[in-house]
Amino acid sequence: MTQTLTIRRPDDWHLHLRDGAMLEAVCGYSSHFGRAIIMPNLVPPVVTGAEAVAYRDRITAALPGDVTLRPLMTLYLTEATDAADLVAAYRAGIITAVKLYPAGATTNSASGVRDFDKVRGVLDAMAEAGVPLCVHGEVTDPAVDIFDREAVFIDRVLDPVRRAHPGLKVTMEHITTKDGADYVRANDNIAASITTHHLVINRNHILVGGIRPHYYCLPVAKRESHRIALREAATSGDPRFFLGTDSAPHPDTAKESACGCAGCFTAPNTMSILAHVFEEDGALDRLEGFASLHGAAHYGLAPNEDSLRLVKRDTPAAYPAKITAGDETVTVFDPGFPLYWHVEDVK
Ligand SMILES: NC(=O)N[C@@H](CC(=O)O)C(=O)O
Ligand SMILES: [Zn+2]
Ligand SMILES: [Zn+2]
Repeated sequence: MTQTLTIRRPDDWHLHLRDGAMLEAVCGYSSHFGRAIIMPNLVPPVVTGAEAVAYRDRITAALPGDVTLRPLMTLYLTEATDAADLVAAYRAGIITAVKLYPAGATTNSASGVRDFDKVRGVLDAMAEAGVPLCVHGEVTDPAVDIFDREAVFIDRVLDPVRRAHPGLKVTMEHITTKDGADYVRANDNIAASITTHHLVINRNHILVGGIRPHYYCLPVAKRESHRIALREAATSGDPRFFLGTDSAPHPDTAKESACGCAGCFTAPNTMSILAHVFEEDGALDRLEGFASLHGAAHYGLAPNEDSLRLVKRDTPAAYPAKITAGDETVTVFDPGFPLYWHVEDVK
């Protein structure tokens, strides 16, 4: 028995496409999305409007001819960011948002912000011009346990920054805790993206029966009660929660290492996993809101005009276990269950 679900074409509000051979290898796997907010944490990072234009052009050139994905660019906020350049890039339609990485919090965040007082002027200019701020919400204080870093960030950084700049529109990226979901529900001018993998794994998946580097990402998956809180938020129909896959490809050699880096590569099977998750929670009718409507509304954009069809079949959907990128391989996220929902593009 097949079952069909047709939704407005979804968007990915948090995606890493990288550059060079990795960009070439991965960008086609996001073809089912209409738009994607592209993260700027390249080495060196995308800091100026001109760099965003150049990166956008490299992405457009790398996309296979039949892929219509529209990259929405971001700038990487540093303590030296030029507010005038940033606002001009936003007004010119070059960028959709600005990304705040606390220095040292995650992959390629070394150029991020250490002293939040140094970016007050830029945040004021962003609030004034209506430029959305996307936040990687973790403190880097070595005294704070890694599983507490998101909750502590809310109290120590996010809430004070929002109070100092009440007009600033904020996306709390890839929330991993009930604390994050509750904070978003309790406040205005803030929404949260939720990844596919954080709806599926908890911290046991990373650590029980051996260390599984392909489940390691940042913020790190938390205990089961938090995963359930994220599932509730994502499937609730609340427009403050939307999809940002945080699909973050890394070469297997960098993941399967004595110091494995953070990131899960979910682009190839994200929509199949999400359909499975929403069906499991009796919320298939809310998948469209989460994946296709809420994020666009938060960013002040219209939903996509066209659709995506998901078909549940008796046989699992096929996806590669690994893909090749230049001389390297990249492991695709394994949800740990077969995926009966097939993505059938209706272009
Ligand atoms: N999420 C991750 O674990 N990694 C991301 C960075 C990020 O989004 O924090 C990456 O760039 O690899
Ligand atoms: Zn992040
Ligand atoms: Zn990310």
